[in-house]
Amino acid sequence: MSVGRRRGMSLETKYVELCKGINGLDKIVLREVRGCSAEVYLYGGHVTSWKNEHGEELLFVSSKAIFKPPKTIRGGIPICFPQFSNLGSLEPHGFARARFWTIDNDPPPFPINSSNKAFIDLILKHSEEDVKIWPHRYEFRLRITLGPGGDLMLTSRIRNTNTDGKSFTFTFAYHTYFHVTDISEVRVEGLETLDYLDNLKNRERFTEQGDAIVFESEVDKVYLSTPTKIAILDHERKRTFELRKDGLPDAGE
Ligand SMILES: O=P(O)(O)OC[C@H]1O[C@@H](O)[C@H](O)[C@@H](O)[C@@H]1O
Repeated sequence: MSVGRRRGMSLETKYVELCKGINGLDKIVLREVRGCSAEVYLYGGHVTSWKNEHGEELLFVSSKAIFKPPKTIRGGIPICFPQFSNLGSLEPHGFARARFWTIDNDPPPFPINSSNKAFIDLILKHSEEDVKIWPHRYEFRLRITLGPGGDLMLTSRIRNTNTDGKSFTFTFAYHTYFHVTDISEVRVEGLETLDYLDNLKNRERFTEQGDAIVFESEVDKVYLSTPTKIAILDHERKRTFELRKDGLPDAGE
């Protein structure tokens, strides 16, 4: 499970380590040579920490987060599947974030990127209990990669394993909580002029006017058909998150 390698004169880096986290829950720590890291709980397939090379935390996890199944972890990157929000009859954001994922030791091949050494493959499969509330069989493979430069990449591959060949539909999201210092000093670029659904107004549809998004009061919106690149600028921290995506149409604030 753990991989240690020597690179030139640098100290040995354990790129992938399986250990125990809060309340004895299984946790995987990903590390890269320059000092950045990420932590993933098998419970929920949930990324709970992502640190840059200075050891600064880039994700928010509530101090009140309870790492006690079946409670979901509040913060980090919850995986919402097979339902986002309350867009269906399941519990909000679906059940995947409240299930124990396992390590996938034999994932189907990915395009080779030999510079990535800090990654873990997880899998979640239907359980007969879950089939009673969502009548489909599936394999959800999640690869979490910490790139050599500290980028965090999540790749999801969902396969229908229904034996009768029946198709299914689902909604899905990475419900990422970014760590920012002062929300009134934060600006989001890339969503201006887009249509959004306002959760504070019964999901009514509006169009964003002109400028980058700023936060002066509570905001709870889903932006539709977002571009592949969005930037979150934290002026106080002088830090910018660059979000890139492929294959997910919408984004939430
Ligand atoms: O279940 P969690 O992680 O607390 O997330 C809840 C939030 O999920 C968001 O998708 C909703 O738009 C918010 O209204 C809600 O507060």
